[in-house]
Amino acid sequence: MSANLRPTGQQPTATYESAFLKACRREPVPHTPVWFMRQAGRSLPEYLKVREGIPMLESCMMPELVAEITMQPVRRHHVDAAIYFSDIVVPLKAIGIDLDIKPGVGPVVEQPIRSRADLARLRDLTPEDVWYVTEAIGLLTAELGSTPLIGFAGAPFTLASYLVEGGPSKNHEHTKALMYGDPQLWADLLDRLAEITSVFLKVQIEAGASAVQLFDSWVGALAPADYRRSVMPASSKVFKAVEEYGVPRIHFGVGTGELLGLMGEAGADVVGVDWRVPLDEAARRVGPGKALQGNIDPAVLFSTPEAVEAKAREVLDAAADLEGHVFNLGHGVPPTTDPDSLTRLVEYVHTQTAR
Ligand SMILES: Cc1c2[nH]c(c1CCC(=O)O)Cc1[nH]c(c(CCC(=O)O)c1C)Cc1[nH]c(c(CCC(=O)O)c1C)Cc1[nH]c(c(C)c1CCC(=O)O)C2
Repeated sequence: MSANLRPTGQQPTATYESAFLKACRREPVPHTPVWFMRQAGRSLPEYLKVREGIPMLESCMMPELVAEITMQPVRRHHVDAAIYFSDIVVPLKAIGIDLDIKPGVGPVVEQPIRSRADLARLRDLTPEDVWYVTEAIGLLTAELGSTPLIGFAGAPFTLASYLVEGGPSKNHEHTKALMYGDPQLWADLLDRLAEITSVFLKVQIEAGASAVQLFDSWVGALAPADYRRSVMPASSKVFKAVEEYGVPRIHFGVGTGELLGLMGEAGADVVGVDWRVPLDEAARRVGPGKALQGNIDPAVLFSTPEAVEAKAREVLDAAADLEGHVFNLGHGVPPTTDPDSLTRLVEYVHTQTAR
């Protein structure tokens, strides 16, 4: 452990006792905590205003701007947790990979990584490479008070998918070609990414993040046997690397109904569930000893307030017997969402579950 580690239990008591962290620890809560994946971003006019003229990746390296954008949804929606404003490709950019986030497209990598020689371009990440993260989180913990901050990173498979494909991909052909065709190179690539991701999460926890989420957004493209053999060792390594801090570790992917048990087994304390599997069924698949996070279909937000409430009610009913439940969407907030529908949803969940 490095010298500036904040030992477990040293975070402010009010943060430790927040509804969000209690639910993650499967303790009784005053109300079901709510936050939204991608809550900090394009659905908010105040976000678009402060981001005007600043490219996405540049904005991630500006501590004051990061702190402001992270705070915006907390102020507006009264969510129970903040998520650090950044992107999963930030640590890759920080070690010198030539990539950009193209508006409306996503991360694009200039020279994809497909050979042993390419792998050498993935050097170690140091805390100094991402100094702006430490600085921004310092600003945030001061402003957040008792509201916990969630740090995050992309999981090795999802990062590998962007690096190997060179950009977003529907079927992950190059990624799977490498995974099946050169298992040793694949294992080495995922191991490298696990190292980088572990450092990135440690930096965030040491700076003051009270929980972390590992996004394996695209791993639902794999069958369980392939996940277990070719992905789980690297994801487990990341969870193990941050275990000593004692902060809740959340794991999420889209279309991962068949992988939920394995994703818990990989080392998550909280398993994120998309909208395709009801939470009671998800609990059966994950097994005891884990909290669940989810899982209203983000598309429902475009419907009437009554329809949103009805769907939220369904989610809460399915969650009634869970050991711990963090309310969330089944994936990120769509950019064209009416922010008021999110504010109303937070209020609905809070009032329906107040104990
Ligand atoms: C796969 C993935 C990425 N990034 C992320 C994931 C995993 C989550 C998921 O499954 O959605 C994670 C992410 N990206 C962003 C956050 C910020 C915190 C939050 O509010 O959740 C988080 C947690 C900001 C962002 N990341 C991005 C934006 C939009 C860029 C902008 O506002 O200019 C934001 C706010 C860009 C981005 N970056 C990525 C994509 C697919 C896109 C969208 C491309 C587009 O449609 O424009 C890669």
